[in-house]
Amino acid sequence: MQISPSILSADFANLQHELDRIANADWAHIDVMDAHFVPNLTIGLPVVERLAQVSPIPLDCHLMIDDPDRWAPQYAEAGGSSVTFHVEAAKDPRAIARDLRAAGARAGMAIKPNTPFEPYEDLLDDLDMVLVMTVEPGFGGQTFMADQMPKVTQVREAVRRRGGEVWVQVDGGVSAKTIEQCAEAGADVFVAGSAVYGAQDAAAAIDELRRLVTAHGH
Ligand SMILES: O=C(CO)[C@@H](O)[C@H](O)COP(=O)(O)O
Repeated sequence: MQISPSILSADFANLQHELDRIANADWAHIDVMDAHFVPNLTIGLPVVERLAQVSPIPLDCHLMIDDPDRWAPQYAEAGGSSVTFHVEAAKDPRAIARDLRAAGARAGMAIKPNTPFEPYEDLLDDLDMVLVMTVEPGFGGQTFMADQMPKVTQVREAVRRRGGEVWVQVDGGVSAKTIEQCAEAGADVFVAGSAVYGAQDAAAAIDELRRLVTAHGH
């Protein structure tokens, strides 16, 4: 299991310091938003490139942007060790996934709460991770959507059937209250923004999330 704190809840004036606060996490989840695919605007390539140089842990870039066919491989080249695009915005998701791997990144595909997984199951062969959104993408601090748990299980079962090594990530409203049900449903990578950065001690919050999952044998 892996923890990936979302910097959307971090202090954007002190990002290097904010990355150092989560050095005991597995990944730093970088929310890239373009004010088109989602109604919010965050950071782009030049900032990601610099964060990759100073981060103590690898970057897990979540692209909430239009035209990932054009942009996603550039986030891999900028230093994203994992790059996740939204299938709703993609023209050719398989080509994006292959381009990401060719650029040296893990290839992730995200699905919004109202997007079904079945039509995309065949893409698993070219993917390293599926991100099941547990809020509508765009903002931190939203309420966890427990009704997405069957989709998490559906993805996990499809991965098992195919015998692959694809990770299943959840993002949105993940906290000490909700992380166990995510693990129970089959998630193994947990994004948490406000639950980590909203805590006085971010490293302790990460340890607690990890403990909750491992204590239950996941
Ligand atoms: O991608 C997103 C929101 O679009 C997430 O990464 C959030 O930033 C998670 O924040 P919390 O719900 O954990 O506060």
